[in-house]
Amino acid sequence: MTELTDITLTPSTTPRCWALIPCAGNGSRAGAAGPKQYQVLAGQPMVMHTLAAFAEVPRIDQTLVVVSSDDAFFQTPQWKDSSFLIASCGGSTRASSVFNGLNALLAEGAVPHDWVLVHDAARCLITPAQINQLLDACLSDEVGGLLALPLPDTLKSGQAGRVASTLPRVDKWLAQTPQMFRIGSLLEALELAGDAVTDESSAIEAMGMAPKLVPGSAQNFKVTYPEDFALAQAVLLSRTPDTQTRSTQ
Ligand SMILES: Nc1ccn([C@@H]2O[C@H](COP(=O)(O)OP(=O)(O)OP(=O)(O)O)[C@@H](O)[C@H]2O)c(=O)n1
Ligand SMILES: C[C@](O)(CO)[C@H](O)COP(=O)(O)O
Repeated sequence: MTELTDITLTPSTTPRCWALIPCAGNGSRAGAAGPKQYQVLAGQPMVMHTLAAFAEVPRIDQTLVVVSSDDAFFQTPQWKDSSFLIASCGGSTRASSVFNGLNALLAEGAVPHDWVLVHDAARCLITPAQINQLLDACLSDEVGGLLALPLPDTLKSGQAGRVASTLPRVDKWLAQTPQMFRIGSLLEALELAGDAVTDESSAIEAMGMAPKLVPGSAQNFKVTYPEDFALAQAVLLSRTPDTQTRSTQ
């Protein structure tokens, strides 16, 4: 007969942590010649900086990158890399790319109880230290959570180019990624929420749950508009190998 202690100590019951990188967008607002995630910044395509940060976090068991079906970037000899998985199942929206990627993770051996950290390829300034902060805050949480930034500016609502009102900002946060949830819960939430949600947390919230807000960094911005490339590159160049090493400690 199996003792209760045998069950709780069985290593196979420990949830694994996967990273899922949606990388199937067009970057239409960025105005670049091709998808923004492949623009070279500080000597590397943007997504390679993103992947390097996750590779430095030992608690991440495996990383899966979701690309469009016609995307050959990771098949070229220069960028082929067996240290992460590629799934050519990108959808027409970010939510569908994530949903398809979650199913690809299950096909790779993930189980619904495992954690997944969903992170935009276009947030190439994420650091191992920030990923570790999210893991530390959420691994023992019932729901999971996300990196987010308390709103730093005064908040206005506008109408026809003029201020309609000034809104209270005391409880307002800017949602970032990674966003960390159980794979099974997130799949169910996205299936119910559909394509309209712009982040994973929205889908989980629609299920009646309250994800944890984990304070992030202003440097973890999403490259969205043309001027963001220069800013992201400047930050990357300011991180010497020495500061990179210290940020993981
Ligand atoms: N159908 C989509 C749309 C977006 N993404 C990914 O989701 C992240 C955040 O999306 P966003 O910044 O909106 O990227 P794009 O959709 O590429 O940009 P835009 O909205 O300006 O076209 C990016 O890493 C992007 O590659 C995705 O995997 N699949
Ligand atoms: C997930 C996200 O990065 C949170 O801020 C963001 O919502 C994705 O950007 P999109 O432009 O809405 O796809």
